[in-house]
Amino acid sequence: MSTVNLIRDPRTNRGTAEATESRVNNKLYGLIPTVVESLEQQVTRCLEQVRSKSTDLERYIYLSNLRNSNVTLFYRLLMDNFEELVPIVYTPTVGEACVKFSHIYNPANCDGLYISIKDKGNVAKVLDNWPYEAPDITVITDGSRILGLGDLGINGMGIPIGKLSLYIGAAGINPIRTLPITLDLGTNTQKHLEDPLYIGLRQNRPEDPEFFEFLDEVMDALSAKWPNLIIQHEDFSGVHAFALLERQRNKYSMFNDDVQGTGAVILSGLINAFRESGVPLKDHRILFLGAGSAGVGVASQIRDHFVKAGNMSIDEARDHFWLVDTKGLVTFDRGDQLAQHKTIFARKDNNGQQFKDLESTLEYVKPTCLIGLSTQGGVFTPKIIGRMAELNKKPIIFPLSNPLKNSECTYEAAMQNSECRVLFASGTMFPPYTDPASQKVYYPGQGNNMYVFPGIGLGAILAQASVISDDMIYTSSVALANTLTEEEKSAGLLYPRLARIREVSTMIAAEVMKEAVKEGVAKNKEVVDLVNANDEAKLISYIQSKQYNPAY
Ligand SMILES: NC(=O)C1=CN([C@@H]2O[C@H](COP(=O)(O)OP(=O)(O)OC[C@H]3O[C@@H](n4cnc5c(N)ncnc54)[C@H](OP(=O)(O)O)[C@@H]3O)[C@@H](O)[C@H]2O)C=CC1
Ligand SMILES: CC(=O)C(=O)O
Ligand SMILES: [Mg+2]
Repeated sequence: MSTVNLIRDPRTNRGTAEATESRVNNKLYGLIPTVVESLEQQVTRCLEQVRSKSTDLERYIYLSNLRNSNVTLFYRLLMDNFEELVPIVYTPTVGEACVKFSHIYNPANCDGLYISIKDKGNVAKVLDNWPYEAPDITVITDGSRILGLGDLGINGMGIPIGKLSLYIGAAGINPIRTLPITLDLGTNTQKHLEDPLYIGLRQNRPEDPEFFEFLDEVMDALSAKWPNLIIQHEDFSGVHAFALLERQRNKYSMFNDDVQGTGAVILSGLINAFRESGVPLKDHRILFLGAGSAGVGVASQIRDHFVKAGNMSIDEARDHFWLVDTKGLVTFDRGDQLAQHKTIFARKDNNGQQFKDLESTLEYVKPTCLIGLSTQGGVFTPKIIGRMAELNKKPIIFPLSNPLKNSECTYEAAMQNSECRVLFASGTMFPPYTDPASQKVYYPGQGNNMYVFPGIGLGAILAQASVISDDMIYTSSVALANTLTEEEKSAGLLYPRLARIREVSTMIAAEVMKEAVKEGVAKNKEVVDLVNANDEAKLISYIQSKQYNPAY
């Protein structure tokens, strides 16, 4: 085979950093400009090129192509400029990239696996085509609920790629051992079916029995081929997300990021917000707009915290939650057939009263905390925010829907309508707010599962966890809350600064590993011994020794 593949393969390509001797020995001499550059020089040039683009989508396309031509350079660039580039490779820009994925798709790139429903019965053979090392982790979607953008079909592939970029950048998982997968089951979105450039199957999604059979085959094939693989489900439609979790969580090493990762990250921010609010746990009243996979996932995680940290029974804990969906407050007697996951928090103490919208429910509940996971941009109106500020000294308002245009309110609106008293986190980062009266600058929190899933995945990989238990997820949440430094607390932050994400993910991974060992689900004997030795510093250095650092 020609050695030119050394520069064609993104995993080995060093481009202008290839040493002269190696150029001569590998017949690359003359194929690269004369200069021999360092990785840092290459990063400087690429950063200049990224910044010179006029739109974020162009930046996304540029970075995608860079990742597909030189993995080391892409990850060095990302890690050295994490805060600047995360909004490009992840939310909000990844949302726009998914919507337009078929149009911006570079047919020369080979970014992951596409497994179609037409491969039913032959999924194992498709997996055999994956040409690289055994992956440690896969992020898998069927594109049916991408962020708050609906059913995008195969265009959802931007999400597994984006999430895995964060696994690599934030937690230090080796890029060669990651696998993005999109299951192409068709789409029910007519616009994509009619789009001449759409790159997926032009058919509607199958009925549930076929869907579940296919998903079982995919999961069986993945774990048969790669027994230690950690599997993250992402952006499946709400009902399927819960059903798959229920069906598969005790059989495979898997978790659902939207249900469990989001639950963990929001609980973590709330642990800090509850402390800042000065209101004791037992007096919190939490109102959700959105009762889907994320809403119910987050409510369940907070409920479990009330049980563990607030000494409540599960029924007492559940009484602290009210969920609103498109039909209003979720109650048992409102007259519709509730999806299984909604029954967990459906109210029965409403004395026959029904509340059709957020405003009337807010008056009924008088919450201390308002959480948006509804996909509906702007529904936390100035009036709603103002009312939260009348009811609470420090109202907690988390508009968590993604991408930015779906956020239930902006940081600016939350600050302006609460006399800057709001405790705030959003799913996609907003800019800081300067109070015109005092000129004081305030910083918003970002309540996004990207703070926890890299650490959960890393911990599960290193422990070789056979399953990912509820307490491994819970522990990631408490660990994240505990990473806040005194400086961050005094700056009013609810989440650590993004610049510390590697350190934070390492600390989360350590706690996840300890929990896996405690529960007897860690298959890695070395990790079991290490955890049992009870030496925190050694455990942290072990994790660090396994982390990927992009260098030639
Ligand atoms: N910040 C983060 O880390 C995360 C954010 N998210 C975001 O959360 C959002 C929801 O995700 P997910 O729960 O998985 O989606 P689902 O589709 O499962 O749920 C959406 C929920 O919102 C409700 N809803 C929709 N429109 C309205 C409306 N006008 N009024 C009241 N309720 C409404 C739906 O009601 P009904 O059930 O009646 O249809 C449903 O209960 C997305 O935007 C996603 O990006 C998700 C995961 C992580
Ligand atoms: C962040 C995320 O997972 C979502 O919005 O779906
Ligand atoms: Mg998601």
